[in-house]
Amino acid sequence: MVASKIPVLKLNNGKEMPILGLGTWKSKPGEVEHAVRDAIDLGYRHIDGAIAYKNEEEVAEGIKAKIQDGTVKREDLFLTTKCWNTYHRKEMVVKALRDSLKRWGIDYIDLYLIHWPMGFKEGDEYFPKDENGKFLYSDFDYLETWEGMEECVDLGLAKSIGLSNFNSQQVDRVLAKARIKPVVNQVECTPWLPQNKLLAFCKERGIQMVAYSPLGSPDRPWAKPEDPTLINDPKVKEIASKYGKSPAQVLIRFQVCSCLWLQFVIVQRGIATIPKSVTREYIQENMEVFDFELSADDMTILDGFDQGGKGRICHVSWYSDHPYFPFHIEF
Ligand SMILES: NC(=O)C1=CN([C@@H]2O[C@H](COP(=O)(O)OP(=O)(O)OC[C@H]3O[C@@H](n4cnc5c(N)ncnc54)[C@H](OP(=O)(O)O)[C@@H]3O)[C@@H](O)[C@H]2O)C=CC1
Ligand SMILES: CC(=O)C(C)=O
Repeated sequence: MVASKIPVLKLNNGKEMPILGLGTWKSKPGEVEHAVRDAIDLGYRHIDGAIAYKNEEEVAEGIKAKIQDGTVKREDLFLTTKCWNTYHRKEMVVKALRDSLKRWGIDYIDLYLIHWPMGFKEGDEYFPKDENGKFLYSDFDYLETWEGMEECVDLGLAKSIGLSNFNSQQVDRVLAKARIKPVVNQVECTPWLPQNKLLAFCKERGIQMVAYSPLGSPDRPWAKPEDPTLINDPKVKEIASKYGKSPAQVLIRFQVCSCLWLQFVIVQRGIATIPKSVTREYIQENMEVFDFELSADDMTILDGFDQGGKGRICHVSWYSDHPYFPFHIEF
């Protein structure tokens, strides 16, 4: 087995999670199997998937190939999937994971997340709408969904459970009720939206933050040609060239290992992150971030990128009338 050079983080339940993983949203079925194989060959052990990405079978093909050829064993891998918004009823949470595990061809997932706090109308349609194009919601409270998540652990279907896209008040509501504590909150995080307050809040509660869209999600479906792109930002490019690194490597390093002032002390961000790529060269480049250090001056420049909520790319404002929409408050 090839040993991985990617550091691991200890979660609040004692389990370990590699700080860097491969994202798979928008990775097309024809491409993602190869991407997963390449990633595992290169040393990735953490793969971030979701039921809603509709490519779990193909992700699983890549994993199976690497287990079959002896590169890794199942237990070397840290696999994540996410309970979609149409499965928020307690019983559906367990059923959705069982169905997902069948698609992955495995008997447990390492990390199961509630994808969003908002529940959608149950049914086969992942984005249900009425005849006027209005999104159809369910009124299941995510606290009920959390009970289903806990049952997944009880049943041995999930080793760890966590949240995604939860704001601080929603995290605290779950914590007040939880029998099993969430290990992570997976949220968008970039220099444009560095999430410093949510990071401090999660650190205080022993919840690991995971940064999604760390490169600014240039291939997001709603990107407009005139939108600025983080990896093409001249300041990011200038910093990268100083270190002989790429803009993507600077943005990833910013998450996993850079310092910031939090409540008057300097701390390591130490945020796990899951850049997506289907390009072998990028997949390799994105893991070569543990051999350089961003200087305090360069961190000051990157700190200047903070736009608060305006910097959010995955704003999903089309659901902003949902009672559990998470982005109406500062963090
Ligand atoms: N919990 C949630 O609600 C969400 C979770 N996520 C998770 O986070 C992952 C990452 O976020 P995502 O939004 O996909 O976007 P990213 O910020 O990871 O950007 C992905 C894009 O960047 C390109 N890219 C990757 N590496 C490089 C590089 N070294 N140089 C130049 N371009 C590069 C990719 O190209 P290419 O693929 O063509 O190689 C792709 O177009 C998702 O895939 C998903 O797993 C994302 C959004 C929401
Ligand atoms: C990519 C993703 O996970 C979304 C938009 O929910």
